[in-house]
Amino acid sequence: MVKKVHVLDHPLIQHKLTIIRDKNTGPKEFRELVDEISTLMAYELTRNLALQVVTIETPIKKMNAKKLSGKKIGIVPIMRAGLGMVNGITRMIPVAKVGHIGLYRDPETLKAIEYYVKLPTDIQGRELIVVDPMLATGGSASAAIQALKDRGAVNIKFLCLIAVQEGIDAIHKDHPEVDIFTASIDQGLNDKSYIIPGFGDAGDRLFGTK
Ligand SMILES: O=c1ccn([C@@H]2O[C@H](COP(=O)(O)O)[C@@H](O)[C@H]2O)c(=O)[nH]1
Ligand SMILES: O=P(O)(O)OP(=O)(O)O
Ligand SMILES: [Mg+2]
Repeated sequence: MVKKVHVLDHPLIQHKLTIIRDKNTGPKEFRELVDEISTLMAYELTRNLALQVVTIETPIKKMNAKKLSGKKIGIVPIMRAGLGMVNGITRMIPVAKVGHIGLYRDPETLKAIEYYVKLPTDIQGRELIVVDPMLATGGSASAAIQALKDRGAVNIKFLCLIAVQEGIDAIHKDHPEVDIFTASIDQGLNDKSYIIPGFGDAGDRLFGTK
């Protein structure tokens, strides 16, 4: 299977990403920009959504026009950091349902530890977008995707702001069919498996916890 990574290099996305990378950007601006970047990324990600032709009547005359063909979408943030991306996406796709997967990365083993799962009941029939700002070792994303598959999901995409090759390889090894969308592929991981240069701990920067 072809490895599917899409780098969303729209200038507005890249500009805003540069601002949130800056260590002097505080939580308020960080949150606002993650929200805006997520909206822009959702726009790019949904480029291939299926359309159907419907007949409507304008004030002038009847016409055949295009409408989304009722595709059911689900957004699944990996908590905590993925929460910062939800509103930006649902602004573009207001009918999307939102599921939540709570995972934290054990600081010693780096293993993703699951602490919460709450999903729409009909995930089997939905196109799911798993979101987390950072794809580092890939442990969290892979575990979240597996949690969805264990509950019957079949159509899954992964959206992040920054990825590294190691995380991309981990998803492709465990879930070769999953498309990955990112705004950047960074250099690598440091000795604590933080992304270099990245923007630090996404959860802490969003919620001001450090
Ligand atoms: O630079 C980083 C790296 C990771 N995170 C957080 O960890 C997980 C992803 O790490 P994996 O190793 O891919 O499991 C992600 O949920 C981030 O919240 C980070 O914030 N900054
Ligand atoms: O993946 P982590 O451990 O950084 O979790 P959180 O998003 O809660 O900071
Ligand atoms: Mg964190």
